[in-house]
Amino acid sequence: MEACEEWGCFRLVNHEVPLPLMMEMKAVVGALLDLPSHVKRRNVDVIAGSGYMPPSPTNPLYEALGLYDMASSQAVDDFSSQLDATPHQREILKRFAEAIHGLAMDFAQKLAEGMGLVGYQFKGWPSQFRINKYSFTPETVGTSGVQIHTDSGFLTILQDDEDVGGLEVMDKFGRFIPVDPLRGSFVINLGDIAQAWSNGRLRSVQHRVQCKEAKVRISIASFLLGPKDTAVEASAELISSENPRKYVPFTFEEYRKLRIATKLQAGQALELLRVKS
Ligand SMILES: O=C(O)CCC(=O)C(=O)O
Ligand SMILES: [Fe+2]
Repeated sequence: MEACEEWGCFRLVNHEVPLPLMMEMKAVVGALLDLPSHVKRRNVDVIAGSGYMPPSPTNPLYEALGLYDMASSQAVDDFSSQLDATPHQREILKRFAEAIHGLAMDFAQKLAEGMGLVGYQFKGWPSQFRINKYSFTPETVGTSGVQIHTDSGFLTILQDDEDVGGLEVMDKFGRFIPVDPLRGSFVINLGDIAQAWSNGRLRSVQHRVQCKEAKVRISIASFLLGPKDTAVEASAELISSENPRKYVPFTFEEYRKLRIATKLQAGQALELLRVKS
C-alpha cells in the first residue's frame, strides 16, 4: 500500500505465474509482431485504440498488437484467429491471459482490502492487453520509445523486457527513475482510474520508455480497465468532511473519450474531473 500511495508502482516478485509461461509468451508475441504488416492489420479495434498500432511518424520505432477483452476466451480466440496463430501459440495466449487476469483480480482485491473496503467486487471489469515492440537503432539511443503518460485504467501488469531496459517512472518530485529489468517479475502500475476510485490516495504513476541501446525491446502490458457500466467513484467509506470527494463520478468510457479528445495523456485529463472547491 505504501508503494501504491508513494509511487503508484512496484515490482512484483514471488507471484504464481510460471516463469516458463512468461518466457513462452514472450516468444509468441515476438513471433506475432514479426508477421507481415497485412496480417497484423487484421487485428482491428474493438474499442478505440485496442487493435494494431503500426509504426507512425511520431513513433516510427514502435508498434503494438492489442486484445480486448482478455478475460473473454472468445476474444482471445478471435485475436488468435486474426493472426493465424498456431495451436501452440493459441494455447500459450490462452494460458497467459487466464493467469494474468487472475493475478489482476487478486491484486485488485488486495488493494481494496488495503483501502479498508470490505467485500468490494471487481467482477466483470474488462481488461485489455497490448504487446509492444520497440525496434531501437543506434540512431535512436537517447530518444523516447513511448512518451510520458499515465495508464488510463485501474491497474497494469507489465511484463517488461527481461534484457532491454528503458522503462522510467516519475517520482513524487518529478524525477524520472529507471526501472531495471528483472527476469520473472512484473511491474505493477496504478492508473488514473485507481487514483479517482481511491479518492486520490493511490497514485497514477507517470512513466515513459527511453531507448537505451540499439536492440529490439518487447513488453506485454495487461490493463485492468474499470467498471463496465457503472460510474467510477470513491466508496462512501473513503469520504468524510476532512476528506471530501475529489473527483466527480464518471464512467470509464467517458474518461477514455476525454483522454482521446483532449490528447492529455499524462494524467491531466483526470484533473478536469476534479470537484471544484
Ligand atoms: O513497454 C513498456 O515497458 C511500457 C509500456 C507502457 O507503458 C504501456 O503500454 O502503457
Ligand atoms: Fe503505460
